[in-house]
Amino acid sequence: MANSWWEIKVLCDPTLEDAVFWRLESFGCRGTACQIKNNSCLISAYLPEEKAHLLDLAALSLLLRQDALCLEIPIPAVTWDLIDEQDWSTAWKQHWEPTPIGDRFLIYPAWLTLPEHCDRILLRLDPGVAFGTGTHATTQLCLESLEMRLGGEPTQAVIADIGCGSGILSIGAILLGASKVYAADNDPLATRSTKENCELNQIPPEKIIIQDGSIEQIISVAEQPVDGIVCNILAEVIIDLIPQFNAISKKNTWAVLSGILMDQAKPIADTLEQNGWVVATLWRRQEWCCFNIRRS
Ligand SMILES: C[S@@+](CC[C@H](N)C(=O)[O-])C[C@H]1O[C@@H](n2cnc3c(N)ncnc32)[C@H](O)[C@@H]1O
Repeated sequence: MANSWWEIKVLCDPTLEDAVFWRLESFGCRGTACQIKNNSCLISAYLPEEKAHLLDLAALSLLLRQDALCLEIPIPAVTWDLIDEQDWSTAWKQHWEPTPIGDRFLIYPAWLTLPEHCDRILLRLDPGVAFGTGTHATTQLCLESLEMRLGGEPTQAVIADIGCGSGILSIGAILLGASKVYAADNDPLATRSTKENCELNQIPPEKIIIQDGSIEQIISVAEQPVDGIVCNILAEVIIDLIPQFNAISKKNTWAVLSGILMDQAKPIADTLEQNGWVVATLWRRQEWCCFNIRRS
């Protein structure tokens, strides 16, 4: 079958949801979606066929079983199937519905008809294979932090979005009033998705400058230090990026760091301190935390 994808389904106790998302993301899955059904959670995730063999899938299933045993909750049912690319895109789209986030946003799937009236900011998305539908706690924490930092009125604020994925945070920042965003991702499929979603939200290209790569690319193209940084990647990656934040920052730059599990918070806090950053607030959702930081 040309362009086949694994469709992995995990039916689990809701308390295992975060661990399952984490495992699936580390496994390389894209387009993860979750439905609550009769007090259980059905998580569907998709992965290109060539990225995993049957044995890898069996190992994933074992890890999920161990996670459940450690938490003393029922063992999840894990199934997988090969589907073709077209089925993949329709399959996961069926699970994804408009998602309100924070006080302001409604994340709105690109293929649905727009509502006639809405008192929220509509952020339209077709993430394709990129991460960032707004259903994950780490993205939600970032958008809520952006709501707190950017009041919703046009400002001169310039933001860097490192690991932009679908572009959800970059677009959210512009819709909240930022004047410009530098967005970078080291996955070319993600930068393509960011570009498409900017067009979908009618954001002019000069407002979101999209770069293939990481913070180095932002350092080389930014005309001035930024006012804010958002970075929702895994803790291991963020630790390596922190020493470079100063190269795009000024005295009062703030940053929002997410994608960090609670038990990874201490090494992140230590690295921030060593590099001259102060933790203003630490927000928590499920097992995830989000650092709101500023220069000391
Ligand atoms: C968890 S997703 C976040 C997507 C989106 N910003 C959100 O909040 O939903 C992390 C993204 O970071 C990208 N990434 C991973 N390591 C990176 C690095 N060192 N530099 C830039 N992007 C990176 C991945 O390709 C992925 O698109």
